[in-house]
Amino acid sequence: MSMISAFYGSKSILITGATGFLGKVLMEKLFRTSPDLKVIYILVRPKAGQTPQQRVLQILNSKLFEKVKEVCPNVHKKIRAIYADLDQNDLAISKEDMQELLSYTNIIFHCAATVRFDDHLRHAMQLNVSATQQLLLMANQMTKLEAFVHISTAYANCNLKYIDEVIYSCPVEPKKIMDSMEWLDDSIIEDITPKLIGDRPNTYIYTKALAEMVVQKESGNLNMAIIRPSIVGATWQEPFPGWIDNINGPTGLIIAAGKGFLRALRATPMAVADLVPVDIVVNLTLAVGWYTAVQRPKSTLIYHCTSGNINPCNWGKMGHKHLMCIVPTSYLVGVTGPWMTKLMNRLLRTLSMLEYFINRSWDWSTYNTEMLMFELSPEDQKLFNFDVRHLNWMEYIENYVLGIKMYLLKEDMAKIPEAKQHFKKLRNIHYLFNTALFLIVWRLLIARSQIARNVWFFIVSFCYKFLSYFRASSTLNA
Ligand SMILES: CCCCCCCCCCCCCCCCCC(=O)SCCNC(=O)CCNC(=O)[C@H](O)C(C)(C)COP(=O)(O)OP(=O)(O)OC[C@H]1O[C@@H](n2cnc3c(N)ncnc32)[C@H](O)[C@@H]1OP(=O)(O)O
Ligand SMILES: NC(=O)C1=CN([C@@H]2O[C@H](COP(=O)(O)OP(=O)(O)OC[C@H]3O[C@@H](n4cnc5c(N)ncnc54)[C@H](OP(=O)(O)O)[C@@H]3O)[C@@H](O)[C@H]2O)C=CC1
Repeated sequence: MSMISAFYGSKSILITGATGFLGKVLMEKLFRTSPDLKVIYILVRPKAGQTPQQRVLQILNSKLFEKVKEVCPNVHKKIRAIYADLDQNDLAISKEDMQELLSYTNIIFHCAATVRFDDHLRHAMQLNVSATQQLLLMANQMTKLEAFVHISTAYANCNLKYIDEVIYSCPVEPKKIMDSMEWLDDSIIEDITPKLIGDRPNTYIYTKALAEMVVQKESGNLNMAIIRPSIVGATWQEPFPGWIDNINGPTGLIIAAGKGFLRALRATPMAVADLVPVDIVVNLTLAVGWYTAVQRPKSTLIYHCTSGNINPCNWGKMGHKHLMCIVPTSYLVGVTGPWMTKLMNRLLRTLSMLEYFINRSWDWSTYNTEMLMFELSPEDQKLFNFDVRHLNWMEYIENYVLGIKMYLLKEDMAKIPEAKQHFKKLRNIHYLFNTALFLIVWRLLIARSQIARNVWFFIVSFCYKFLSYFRASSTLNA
């Protein structure tokens, strides 16, 4: 019997950000591996005209939850959507709901955040820092709480080259910044933002670093843990390969490349593309929740969830031909005029924001993550696998691209062979054109320049000598 599954089996679990990319996969895995858990409370706001309950129903009816319904047919009764808005100082939770949360919650997974790189500092502070502080305040009043797992990002300290599993301080205390947000107006905040974020690239990264400082300061006697994933991508294996439903991180660029909008990228090909599949992040998160509650480490442990130091993939490999050939170009047929301009501007803006991450490499230590791997029973090592050593990147990326097409763009998979054929044809034309162009330019150069002629004769005589030597040595061997 899996110790981790059994642990969650009797628990009341609170998840923030459960309607997001990571949160959904976390809920799915919890229900699939611990179908007899008591309840999952999720803090949800209404969105796009849907009530929190309607949003939950939509998630449960999605492809992602198909397997869950087989093992946990009453899953809808085990999710309790609690109206909340993390943009409000008190999180806008009703008194009754708050009472229920304070009385019954056993484990908290705090995933909610604004992940936009260009968010206004005021909003990023509210959601990523103040809401985290508010949640910690709540957690400190929860009588049955066993563990609080906070999701941060491996890039919180990307101003450093080597990053350890410790909390690094920012020059200005989070409390001072939170206080100043109350009286500074938006334009002054915009003016001081570059000074405050210093050598971090954007408000998202900066506020995630501040949130860690808040966790360190305000966790009191809680059993606390922080997980720092790098770039979270589509599922590797569970519940099925390639599942993805948002355009963050590399996904938007993969689509742009597949559609033919993105032909070149200013990236360092050898820089490490530190991607981690979302199911790996979720498995580590659940293992950390279990370990933190059961072993109660004396201090807050930080776990890096990265791939670069054990199974590196680089951006050169990532941009391999798979990306270009699988997603057909039909998606944007009919896109013309201002729509296209808007799209291209957005793409350029996105590229400028992501460039920072594709031209650098970082070195994250993973001592705690490795330690945890050894603490798991052999059964849990399989069921909650977070070892990326066996991940085959080419296979993963191919499934990722297919997943984008299937689950995100909801395109017709039957057209793939046709699209591949079309891509092959285009590629051959491209090679043919380049070869012809090279020959013409070279011919012109030889006709006009003595140096080019000398180089040409040197190459020809070198090849001739090489072939003669090769032929002679193979005759001798025979
Ligand atoms: C050759 C190929 C090779 C590939 C190589 C790829 C290399 C990639 C490198 C990636 C590096 C990433 C590094 C990340 C490191 C930090 C780690 C984290 O924690 S990261 C944490 C993760 N954080 C990030 O990755 C954040 C990065 N992204 C951002 O910050 C912003 O998107 C932005 C500032 C880049 C653009 O902003 P802006 O120009 O305002 O554009 P909007 O955002 O508003 O959206 C545009 C349109 O898309 C629509 N839409 C949106 N969502 C969805 C959806 N789910 N479904 C469907 N559609 C969706 C939306 O409705 C809108 O359409 P419309 O309504 O106008 O019609
Ligand atoms: N994706 C990645 O590559 C990485 C992510 N992370 C971290 O993982 C965590 C989850 O990220 P991810 O799932 O990708 O992000 P998503 O943007 O997909 O999800 C964010 C979640 O936060 C919720 N949220 C945002 N604003 C509010 C609000 N005002 N009130 C209530 N809920 C709100 C969203 O709810 P709603 O649906 O209502 O908008 C959503 O459920 C974040 O903490 C992020 O920093 C770390 C490293 C990499």
